[in-house]
Amino acid sequence: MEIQNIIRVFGGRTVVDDVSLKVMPGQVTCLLGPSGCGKSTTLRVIAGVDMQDSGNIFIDGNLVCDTVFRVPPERRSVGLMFQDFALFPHLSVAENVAFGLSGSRAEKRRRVEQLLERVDLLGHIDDYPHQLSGGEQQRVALVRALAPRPKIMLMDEPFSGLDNRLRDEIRDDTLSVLKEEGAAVLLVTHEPDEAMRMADEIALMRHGKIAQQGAPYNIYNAPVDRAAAAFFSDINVIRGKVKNLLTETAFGQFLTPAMPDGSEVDIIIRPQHIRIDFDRNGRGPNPTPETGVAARAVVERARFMGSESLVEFRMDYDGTMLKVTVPAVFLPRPGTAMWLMIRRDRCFVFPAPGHERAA
Ligand SMILES: Nc1ncnc2c1ncn2[C@@H]1O[C@H](COP(=O)(O)OP(=O)(O)OP(=O)(O)O)[C@@H](O)[C@H]1O
Repeated sequence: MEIQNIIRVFGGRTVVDDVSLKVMPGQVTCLLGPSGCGKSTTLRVIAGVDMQDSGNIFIDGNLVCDTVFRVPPERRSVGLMFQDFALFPHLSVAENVAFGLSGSRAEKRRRVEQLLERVDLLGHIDDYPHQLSGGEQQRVALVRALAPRPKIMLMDEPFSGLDNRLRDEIRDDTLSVLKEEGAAVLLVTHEPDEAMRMADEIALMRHGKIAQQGAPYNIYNAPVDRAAAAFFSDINVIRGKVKNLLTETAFGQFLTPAMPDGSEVDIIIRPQHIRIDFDRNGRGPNPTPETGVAARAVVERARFMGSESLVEFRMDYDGTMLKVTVPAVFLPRPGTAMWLMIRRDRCFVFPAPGHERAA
């Protein structure tokens, strides 16, 4: 499935702003972004329940919609699964799953049984939706959408109505069924964890535009800007001023060659990429090429979070705060002096807000 330069305007406001995207068979692409950024609208346009103001949509190499020509939703070979999955209450599970199927009775029955068996619901084949739990209804909705073997599956926050533990299980199950069926999947979510868990490819959306697209690993490890970095985890921001192509910080100098003298830069580091060392009578560890210079800081607060500890430090250098996570129980007393080192290969350097043009 490919969409090219999709634009959708509501009442003078451009909600989807020149979005292009490709989703390949057998791949899950997550459209990830904060509430209101235009994800659902993009999905609705692809499904054909809404129409773009400009741009083209292709499925399997064929144009299904531009601003003149339009294939109706039911002929786009698209399966839909939305948060309010709305099974037909007056139809049995078997009838729900068979709803969009064509072919002989026996063929339909075979497909229905095969899918229900795949999601462990064959025993509920003659039940009605109200007799099923939320998770079971969700699985019926999934196989109902997949039954006619759509080329594209469009899923809008399909797991958000489920409680946490059930959600993880259903996500994993759904993912393996989707992979077996081989459809191209576009899944909308506002949860970074869900995207990291499900996606082969993430398209990060913001203010109607795709801010960045790539494999989860790349998006996480090479964010395009500060907001993209901050979307996936807490971040620390170390601000500095460029002088002679270098920026001086508590952790030593950083090369910032793309930035003009006098402009401000933000050096971003995630809390798990800061190392902690002990104070040795006022001295810290020696500098290394990997971490640069260590900087002294004082513990302000320490909390155990379950799988890790979060320690907040106040830097001697300039009084700013840094957050550090440690994958263990580590609860130093407030006021304890320690030394911090940052993994330089995990730092991202961006122009500070207001200094973007200078870069
Ligand atoms: N039919 C419509 N008429 C007018 N405005 C609309 C319409 N549909 C959506 N919008 C507006 O477009 C913006 C984007 O909505 P959309 O549902 O695409 O966002 P989203 O990223 O999916 O958010 P969420 O995760 O909250 O669903 C919102 O501000 C919404 O109010």
